[in-house]
Amino acid sequence: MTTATIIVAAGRGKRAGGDLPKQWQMLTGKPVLGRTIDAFREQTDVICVVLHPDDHDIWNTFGLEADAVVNGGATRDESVRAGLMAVKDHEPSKVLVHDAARPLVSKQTIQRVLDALEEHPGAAPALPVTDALWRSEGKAVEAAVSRDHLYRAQTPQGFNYAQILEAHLDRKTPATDDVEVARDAGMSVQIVDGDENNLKITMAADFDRAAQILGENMDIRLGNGYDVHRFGDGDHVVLCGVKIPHGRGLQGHSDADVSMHAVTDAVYGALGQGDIGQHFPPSDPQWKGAASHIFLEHAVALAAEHGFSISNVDCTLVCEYPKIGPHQFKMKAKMAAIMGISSDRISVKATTSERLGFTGREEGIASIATATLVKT
Ligand SMILES: Nc1ccn([C@@H]2O[C@H](COP(=O)(O)OP(=O)(O)OP(=O)(O)O)[C@@H](O)[C@H]2O)c(=O)n1
Ligand SMILES: C[C@](O)(CO)[C@H](O)COP(=O)(O)O
Repeated sequence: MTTATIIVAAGRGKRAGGDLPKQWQMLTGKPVLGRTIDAFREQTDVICVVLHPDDHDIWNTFGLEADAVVNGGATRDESVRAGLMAVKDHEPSKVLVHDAARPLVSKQTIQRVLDALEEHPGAAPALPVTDALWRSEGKAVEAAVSRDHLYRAQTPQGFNYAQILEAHLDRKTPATDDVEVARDAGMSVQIVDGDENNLKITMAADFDRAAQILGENMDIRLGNGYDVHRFGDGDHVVLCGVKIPHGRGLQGHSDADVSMHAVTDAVYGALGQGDIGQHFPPSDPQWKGAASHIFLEHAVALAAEHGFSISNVDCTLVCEYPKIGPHQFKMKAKMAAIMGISSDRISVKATTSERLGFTGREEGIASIATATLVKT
């Protein structure tokens, strides 16, 4: 008995706004769609994600995974139909249809729908309307409307697969959701308890609400890192992975990328997992001259292993020269690529020490960094 889940993610999220459609925007360190997919992993056999044709690059960039990925259509109905067709070869007996825009769906809500499907051809979560309802064409209240027997519909909406496929293929007019399609085709649909937290991200403010809900269970870790490398002979330095021509080089066992080392130690620090020296001992010849991205990649992978994603990194270089400003953009991009986060979550800045101390005397470069890690 195979259960398939179709996650419709082909909308443009116009009401939510932002640089990217809402399903690609970050919600406490993870893209909305990634959270939605993860919510179904344990309770379904097949996950099919329905994407806008323009979104395959961003899907690949985030490295999200599903059993099937298919293009959607201009309306939600069309997208659902594409998903239903795409899972046909898996021969599911039940199918759940879920909005990508509802990333906070709980295991309990999913289970209530699945349990009801044992007895009914259709089942969906909903919440009774509790506020008073009014009708108005403008600002003046024209009539009170009874809230009796009214529900706010949510997803996942679950169905007998063969029946909802037929209902969707026969449908000639638009529908608000799949329950409407099912009902109009004569299928009975059982209401199960919805969940206030299973909100649909629709407007920009819904991101804050969703983040707040996630925040109730959030584990936030802060780490700091500090590193110093002395100048020696050479014609360049490597800072945040960027090679910068300079009259002298930084000395060290590895490539002496002092700022990447500080960031790496900040990540280890947030995890309570020691420092670079512990994971990559300087006494070990295999790390001689090593490119420092190896260390940072290790720290980021360790964070993922512990269930944390990197929320942001702030790194300061202390030096008179080289001047960092002209390279900041490239440095942020390089660090972002290594850490798998967007560059607006990374800050690289610099200060002189007013000619004071070892950095002021241009004997070396120091760097401090802070990293925030989040587990939800
Ligand atoms: N052609 C469409 C339209 C919507 N959806 C999906 O249906 C869900 C619910 O739709 P809605 O919240 O209305 O999303 P958008 O259509 O993206 O939002 P907007 O109307 O603000 O543009 C979303 O996960 C959305 O990606 C879809 O797959 N294909
Ligand atoms: C399916 C749905 O989520 C049920 O609440 C909703 O109808 C889809 O989104 P829209 O905002 O109504 O377009």
